[in-house]
Amino acid sequence: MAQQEHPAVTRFREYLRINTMQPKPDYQKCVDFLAAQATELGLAYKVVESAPGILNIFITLEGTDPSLPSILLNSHTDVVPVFREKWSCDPFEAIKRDDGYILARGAQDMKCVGWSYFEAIRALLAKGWKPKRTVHMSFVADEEIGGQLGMKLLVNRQEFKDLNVGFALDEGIASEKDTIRVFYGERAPWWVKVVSTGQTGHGSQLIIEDNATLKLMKVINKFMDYRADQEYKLIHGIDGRKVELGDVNTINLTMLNAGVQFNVVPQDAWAGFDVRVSPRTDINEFKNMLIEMAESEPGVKLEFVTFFGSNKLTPIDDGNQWWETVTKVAKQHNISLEPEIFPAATDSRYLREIGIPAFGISYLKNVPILLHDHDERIHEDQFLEGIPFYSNLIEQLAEL
Ligand SMILES: CSCC[C@H](NC=O)C(=O)O
Ligand SMILES: [Zn+2]
Ligand SMILES: [Zn+2]
Repeated sequence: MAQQEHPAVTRFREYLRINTMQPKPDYQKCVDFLAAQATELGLAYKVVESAPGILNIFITLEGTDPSLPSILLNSHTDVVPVFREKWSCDPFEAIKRDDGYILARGAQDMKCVGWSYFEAIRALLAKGWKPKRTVHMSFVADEEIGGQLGMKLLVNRQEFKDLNVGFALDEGIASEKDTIRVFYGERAPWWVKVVSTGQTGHGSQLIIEDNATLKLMKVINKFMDYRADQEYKLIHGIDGRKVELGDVNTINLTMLNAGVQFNVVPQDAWAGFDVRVSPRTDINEFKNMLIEMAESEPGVKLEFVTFFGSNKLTPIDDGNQWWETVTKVAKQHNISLEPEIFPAATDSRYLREIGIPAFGISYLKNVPILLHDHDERIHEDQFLEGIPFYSNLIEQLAEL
């Protein structure tokens, strides 16, 4: 006879079945589900609409000393689109294969984390636990497209200020090794457009002086030289020290546009870049360097489509109580931690920007990294293994 499924896994799969895929996430269904689950646990909640139709929910377990800054367990509810034909199953059915893997969009990024918080709180409540600090779970919208209508607005809302957050947990990335990665900072994400204008004319002519595409290509080449230099550092290390992606800056050419007809020299040309700036780099110096590289060409302008001007790190030295607690709990669970800088962007950057210390941890080890990938999955045993880790962590963080 087939073994009965653990009820935590059943609930997790229910959460995975809610289609919160960008660009049309069903936020209503999502917050209704979370509100019902909160009510079942006797927890108070507040739904906050950060922008029209952008629904977020805060779920609260009040501490015995509510005057202390609280612990925030943050997760985002939206997920990225899928290439349906590349999946072996419906990404919103959350099927469980015979080998125990649950396949769904959001299985790793990051409904597993949000749901682990929920099950951890459930387990703590079941043993009659009352935290000293208030613990909030925030399930927020819009992260996958930059959080401009989600966390960016939320942190300025009175409802958020009322949470009085002192420390936050958020998402990490899976590890292919037997380690849990802890992200204590991230690179500032910029989307940059370089726009070049010049002289138009007949495509048969050699317009040399003021040629929009030629000038754009010069800028692209300068950017690519910088990119190559960073790539070298990533491969060979800096001053004999091994570095990770989060320690270097990256520039990727992600968009290119010019031209109206084959025999017309374009008057305008532009290129779009995804730029990530490491906290190891002075953000203003880097910004000026990019502008200088682009705008030293006449008629070329650099525009920021998105700009984030801060990449604060959460301290991980001895004496930092949050870090000490994370390391202590990891030891108790025989887990080795790898502190790192997040190569991409999460909502944690909005928290760190306003001075809230935050760590990004997803309890996913010895697994392929499948965020944003086809057949995203997590093994049910691994999901279950994470719950006592999170409950122990939450319990000890809330006692500080
Ligand atoms: C400019 S904000 C972009 C946020 C996005 N976050 C997840 O993938 C990222 O590309 O890192
Ligand atoms: Zn995510
Ligand atoms: Zn993501």
